[in-house]
Amino acid sequence: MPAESDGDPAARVAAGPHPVHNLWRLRRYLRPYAGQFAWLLLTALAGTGASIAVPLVVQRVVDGPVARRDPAGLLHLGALALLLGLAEAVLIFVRRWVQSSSAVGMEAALRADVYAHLQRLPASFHDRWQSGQLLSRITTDLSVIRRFLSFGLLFLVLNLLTYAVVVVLLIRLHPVLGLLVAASAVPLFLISRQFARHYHAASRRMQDQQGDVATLVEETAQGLRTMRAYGRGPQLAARFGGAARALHDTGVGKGRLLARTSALLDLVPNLTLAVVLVAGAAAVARGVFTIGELVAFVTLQLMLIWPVQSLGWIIANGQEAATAADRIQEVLDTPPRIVDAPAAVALERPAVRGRLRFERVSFAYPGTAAPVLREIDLTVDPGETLALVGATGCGKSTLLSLVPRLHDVTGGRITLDGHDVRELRLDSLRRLVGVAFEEPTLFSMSVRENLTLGRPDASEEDVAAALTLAQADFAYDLPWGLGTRVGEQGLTLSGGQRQRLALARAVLGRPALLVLDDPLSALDVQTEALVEAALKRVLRECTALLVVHRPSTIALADRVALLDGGRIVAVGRHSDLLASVPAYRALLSAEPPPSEGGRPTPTNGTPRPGGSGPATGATPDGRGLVRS
Ligand SMILES: Nc1ncnc2c1ncn2[C@@H]1O[C@H](COP(=O)(O)OP(=O)(O)OP(=O)(O)O)[C@@H](O)[C@H]1O
Repeated sequence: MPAESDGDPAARVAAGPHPVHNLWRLRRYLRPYAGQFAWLLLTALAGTGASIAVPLVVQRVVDGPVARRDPAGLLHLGALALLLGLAEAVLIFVRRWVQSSSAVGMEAALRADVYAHLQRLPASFHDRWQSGQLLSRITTDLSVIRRFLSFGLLFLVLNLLTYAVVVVLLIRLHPVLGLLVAASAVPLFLISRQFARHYHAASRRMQDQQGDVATLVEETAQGLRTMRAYGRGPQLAARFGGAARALHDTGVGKGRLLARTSALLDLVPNLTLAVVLVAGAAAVARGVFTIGELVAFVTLQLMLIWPVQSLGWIIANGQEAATAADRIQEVLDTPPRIVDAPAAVALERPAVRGRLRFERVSFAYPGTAAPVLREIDLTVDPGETLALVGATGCGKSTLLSLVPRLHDVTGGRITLDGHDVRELRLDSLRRLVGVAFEEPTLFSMSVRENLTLGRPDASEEDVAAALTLAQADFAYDLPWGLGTRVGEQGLTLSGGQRQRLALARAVLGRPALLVLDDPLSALDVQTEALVEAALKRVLRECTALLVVHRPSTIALADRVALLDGGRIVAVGRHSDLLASVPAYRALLSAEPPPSEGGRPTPTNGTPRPGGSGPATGATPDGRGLVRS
């Protein structure tokens, strides 16, 4: 079970103590628009008041000028009805005008906050959440909330008020029939409550399924080439079809539930109306009710049809908004675990020497029992380049990711010039550490923007120097030079080109510490030699930790550390390790792995059994027995 602190999407956190609890928590986003919402309510109430007044004017017309055949009186009351109609139209216009700006503003503020929060959440959160689920939250869910706050909530308040005012007027016109209409609220309430309960569950299911579908679409778009190459189109289409069908079925189920409820909600006021017509006509016949009063009563009662009919839609909208708020809060409630410590300090580049130490560092991914790294002791001296080698999946990339605090160590500490990296300000740490990952991600922006991602203040000269260093001058020859947009994930560039741009990004601004995950893996032999030569120059000026797979790249390093079973089992010069550590030799050549006796064991300073020669194991200070 994944760690709760990572906001596990699979757990799909239940709503708060009440279904609308999370929706209520979003009220602070309405605060800046309190004035506008007050106007909204005021104009809506005034508009409703004007429309309620019309039947009362009609009553006066029927019982007055019409009964007395008085054209002058008819003119006055007609003009009044016209004025009321005009006022209602103006008020509706004002309400819609105010409504659009406030709701859209609130949605934009909430979206900005969710996005900013996503940026602060640790890598472990993003490892676990499907991007489609995040996408659907930040688009569909926010729109649902906006629709409810701008329409649903307003009409709910308005309709309830209209219902109450009209019922009071009806009771005043005819107490018995008025109370009958009031009593019809009971079945309406029961139907609505039942509907809300079922609709909430269906909404949650549908919104999650929308996220699943978005994830599948995104995965397919990203992996289109692989999918085609393996001829997996039909299988993926079937998988997508299954998810889309589930979404369709839930949608149909929701639609049917709404249809059933709407029919019931429609039935109640119409039945009441039938009773009122019969009983009202009888009362007029008995002379206890005037025709004008009956017309006014029926017209007022007809005004209740729409509020009742729309109740189903409003409840559905409210439930969807409550579900959307639950899903948004699942993200917002996940604490950003990697943040600045209260007394975090910033280090300036010129003052940093670049001594990197791993002191008994252990790390386990959230929700996993076995640690990937165990008690790592390793020191990289200022200006030194240390290559990290080890079998695939042994934890090299994980170790690297701990340096810029993409993950935090779960045991021990990492220091830079003696400062625990957790006590450094994150922005300072990430300016000091240049990073290039195995998968060189480029964003849908210009080459220049991609390069200056972490250093927006970099000058043209800095950019040019970084490009030359990374042998990435080809960027100037792109159709619009550095202004060329490199498409989603830089798909328009080759793997080697992307890797060189990622390398240029890492070395831009000459960081104190370079952390490179197999930086030359996608390069052809010739380019590799050029980049290697350039890298050599960069590496002279900073401390570097490189994950290396190919023996040729190891030449860049002063020392090499061998990672095995989550521990550093040997540290030393390449030639010495090659001579004395069979596991190292086996790893770099196609040699079969060493036998049990020759297998390096965790050392913690103890020379590895079977090892001979100088470079046989990491000393407690992690510096190895051999120094160049
Ligand atoms: N986000 C994650 N959550 C859980 N386990 C993970 C995660 N990322 C990596 N692992 C596991 O941690 C171990 C080390 O992975 P890592 O990517 O650090 O290995 P590596 O040595 O860099 O591999 P390679 O040489 O293939 O790049 C692997 O067993 C991997 O399955």
